[in-house]
Amino acid sequence: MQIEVHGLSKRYLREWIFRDLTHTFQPGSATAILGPNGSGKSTLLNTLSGQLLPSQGMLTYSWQGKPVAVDDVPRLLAYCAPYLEVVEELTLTELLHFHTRFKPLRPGLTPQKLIELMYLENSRHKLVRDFSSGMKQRLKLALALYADAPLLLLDEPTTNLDRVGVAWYLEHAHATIAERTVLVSSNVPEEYEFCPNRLNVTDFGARAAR
Ligand SMILES: Nc1ncnc2c1ncn2[C@@H]1O[C@H](COP(=O)(O)OP(=O)(O)OP(=O)(O)O)[C@@H](O)[C@H]1O
Repeated sequence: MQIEVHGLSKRYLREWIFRDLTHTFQPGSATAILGPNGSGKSTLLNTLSGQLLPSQGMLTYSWQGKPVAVDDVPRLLAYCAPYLEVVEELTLTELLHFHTRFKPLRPGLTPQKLIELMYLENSRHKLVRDFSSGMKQRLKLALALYADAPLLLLDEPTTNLDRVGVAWYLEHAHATIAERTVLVSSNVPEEYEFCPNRLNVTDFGARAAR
């Protein structure tokens, strides 16, 4: 998906979080959104994906050469973030069947195969609420990485992952990013090492200009 951004600005009450971002996110590109805590990375991701209204500026989406209305972006979006939860009252198998009804997996991939890719075979009948924090993060990442969606947003993707989990994330990120528009919000270099493009929020952050 292509996202064209012109003069994008966001403020909460009287506080400008970022101002005047003009940029084009191309299909097949991976971009790291960088900046210290509180600089506006998550706010930018949520604004770019149409989930937050910008205070100023314009966003234009297109996919496969056709314009996409902002209301249709969620259908084309896969998003993993600490503030987005999965339904925890279901077992892993139940959750995958439920979730993939409205967010299908890549062609040819089944919930059973996804469980194997996550190495969670022994937990297929366990309630998600009883997963460890690292298991939950692996599940949330897998649902985003393996969704059939051209726009992939990852906010702090290695949250709660141990060394093995980080290696798993990098392997599966490499396997799934081709041809997608990928944005990774992060402060941890290893989690965005595969992103050739870098955008530092403080370069257009309102606070940096004060
Ligand atoms: N709903 C809101 N209302 C008011 N201010 C908000 C709201 N959401 C975020 N902010 C403010 O916007 C600023 C940027 O927050 P944001 O979460 O985007 O930063 P971040 O770079 O993602 O931070 P972190 O690295 O800590 O996750 C912060 O000052 C935060 O308090």
